[in-house]
Amino acid sequence: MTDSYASSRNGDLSPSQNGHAASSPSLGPNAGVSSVIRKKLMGYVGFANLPNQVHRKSVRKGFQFTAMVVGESGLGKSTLINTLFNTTLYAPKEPLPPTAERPKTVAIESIDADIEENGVRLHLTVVDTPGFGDFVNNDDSWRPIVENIESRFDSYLEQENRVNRQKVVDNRVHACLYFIQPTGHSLKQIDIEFMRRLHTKVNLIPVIAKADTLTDEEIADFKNRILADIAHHHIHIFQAPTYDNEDEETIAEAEEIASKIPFAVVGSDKVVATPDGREVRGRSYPWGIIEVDNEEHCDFVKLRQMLVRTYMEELREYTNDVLYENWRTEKLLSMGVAQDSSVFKEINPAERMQEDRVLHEAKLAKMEAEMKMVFQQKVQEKEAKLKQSEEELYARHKEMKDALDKQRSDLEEKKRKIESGRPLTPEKSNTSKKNRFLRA
Ligand SMILES: Nc1nc2c(ncn2[C@@H]2O[C@H](COP(=O)(O)OP(=O)(O)OP(=O)(O)O)[C@@H](O)[C@H]2O)c(=O)[nH]1
Repeated sequence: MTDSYASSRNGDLSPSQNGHAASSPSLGPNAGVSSVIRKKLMGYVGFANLPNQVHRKSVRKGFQFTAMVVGESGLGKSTLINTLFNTTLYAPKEPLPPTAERPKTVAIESIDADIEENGVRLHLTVVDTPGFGDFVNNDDSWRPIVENIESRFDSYLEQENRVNRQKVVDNRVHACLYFIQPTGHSLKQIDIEFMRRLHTKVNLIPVIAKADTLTDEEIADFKNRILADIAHHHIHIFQAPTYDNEDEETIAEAEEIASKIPFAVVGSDKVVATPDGREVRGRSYPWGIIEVDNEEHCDFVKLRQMLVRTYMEELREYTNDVLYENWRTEKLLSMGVAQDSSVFKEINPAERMQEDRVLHEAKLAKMEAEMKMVFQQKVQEKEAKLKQSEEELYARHKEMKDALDKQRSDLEEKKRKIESGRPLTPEKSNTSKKNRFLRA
């Protein structure tokens, strides 16, 4: 925290300290240049406590994580899960008697467990896939697994679409540990087919099972061949993400984890005593002890770091934001519901400016067109009014002219009659009688 924080911890932000000061008129030669305003806090606001709030809430609610394990039978899946979460999720198995009927398809089994470490609860679901790769024909071994992952997406989508979304249970698979047989050669067809079918639906984490059966050189060569196969088939495996603003230590840690993929692991939930008197989780051999938690011996620690300690939240986030979102879009499209992808599109500032400019120009053009339309409408109205009054004037003029014409023709008729000496109208003949009487 800065000195200013320490010196005025109980002080409130004064008006000139709350960010407005940066827009004062005396900004100097750079005034007008838009820049990010970086301000030092002059007092304690309280948002530094946000991580604690999240922590408290999360601890109260607990965490939920679903991991899937896939690999041929006997590759040490149950042992590794027990070792990873330091619990006996899977009890030791009795070998199947030779007469027992073998399952004919891949089964999907899940185990739930609530585990607690330092007061933090984790609700863990492990989805096991017994039978994978165990048949004469394993062409479709991936199919029930894809169907299971998709049905979990379906169930989440159905919950999202409910009116009451208060209690959405997230059963989606957040990570899939794919166990590769330690052949020392390269990936088998079944491995490639599985990863190709699954990599867009789940976070794939490939592990080389029972790495204690290979020498260090064999492991290094095997890893290179596996990575080459993965790249060749354009398979996307989960990578530890790094962010620009992270410190060097975190970036180095992410790089180290990434350098170990595919993790060469050894599993054991047994504690053995080392010759120097330590008690470790490991496997004891006539020539020595393989320690599970020793980074010199295997990549178990790095796998645990990726899956549990550092990137569990990233795995959940990637599942939700990318894998589920892509599946959901495809599903809705197949149902004829189109999604406005521009809402989710990330664009760079130059593209955004260009887009804003185009939108602004379109807005101006629309305004201009509207103004033109209103103007034309007004002119038309005025013209119609003028035409109407012109017609009225013309009609009045015609009326008056007709009246005058009639008056004139009447007068001319009178004049003609007077001049021709013809008796006038009866009224007028009375007058002439009167005149004659007066003359007499
Ligand atoms: N050498 C060696 N053996 C291991 C390792 N992990 C487990 N085993 C042994 O391999 C055998 C099978 O282990 P499981 O954990 O039951 O294997 P799984 O893959 O769960 O087997 P299924 O349930 O049949 O699919 C057991 O005897 C384990 O002790 C390992 O890292 N190295």
